[in-house]
Amino acid sequence: MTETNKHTASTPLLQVKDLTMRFGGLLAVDHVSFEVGRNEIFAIIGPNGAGKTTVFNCVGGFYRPTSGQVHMDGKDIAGLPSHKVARHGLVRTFQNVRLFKELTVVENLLVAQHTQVESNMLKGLFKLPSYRRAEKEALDRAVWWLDFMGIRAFANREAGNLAYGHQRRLEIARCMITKPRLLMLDEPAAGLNPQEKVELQHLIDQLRREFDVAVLLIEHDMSLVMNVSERILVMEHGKPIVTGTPDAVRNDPRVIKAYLGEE
Ligand SMILES: Nc1ncnc2c1ncn2[C@@H]1O[C@H](COP(=O)(O)OP(=O)(O)OP(=O)(O)O)[C@@H](O)[C@H]1O
Repeated sequence: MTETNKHTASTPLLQVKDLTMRFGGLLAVDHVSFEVGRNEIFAIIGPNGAGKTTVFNCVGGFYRPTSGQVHMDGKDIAGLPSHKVARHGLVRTFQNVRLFKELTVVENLLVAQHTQVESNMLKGLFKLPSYRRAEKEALDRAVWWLDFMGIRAFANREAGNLAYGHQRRLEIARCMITKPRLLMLDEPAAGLNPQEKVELQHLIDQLRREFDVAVLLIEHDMSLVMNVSERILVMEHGKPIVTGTPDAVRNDPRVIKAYLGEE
């Protein structure tokens, strides 16, 4: 990892401050604060039930936080619905892959661009040149991403019939095709074989290098997290216990006790 990859601009891309989420009597997230720099790979780890997914859901617009601030590029996005959050350049994958399984692989990438392609009804109805051009560009982009992900051969297959590892790659392509500035990956290595995990690690690093995207990652696979992340936030029982580099986190007694000590 080169120095130029690290925190290049002074304002963080994502700022989360005192984020708190309560479900009835349960404090699932308790005053969590962290920042993700532009082009940084940042991971959140912690034992089951630590509150990682709830943080993701609050940041990504799936839950309205009980309190706290979420700023993307200086703009307050706390409580905005996910489609509005996406307009700020923040998109996510899910713990259990969520694709349109009955649509083809390429159709999944066309749907993802729907909000960006000129979708004016009349232009579409009369197939005006600008509409056709936008459609063609969307298809070219979809094919480009299928090539990039090594799944072009399956373009016309139903997404639900793809091998699991390929579904994961398609889900990431579906995010990337919207040109995000922050890609949130929720347990991307879950269900992958060892070879696919190594490929995923290279993919995450490549996305960051080539597309100027920051990555916020939740992952249980320690090898992946330690190899790919620049900084890691460790949570336990809804609380942040330490934030630091992989080496600092690996050697922190609180982390060993809370998390690594479990293994
Ligand atoms: N919608 C909800 N309603 C009520 N409780 C919830 C809800 N979502 C999460 N919780 C609770 O909040 C706590 C944190 O859950 P969360 O899923 O965020 O943890 P996690 O760190 O992502 O766990 P895992 O690693 O198992 O995915 C848990 O006790 C969970 O049962």
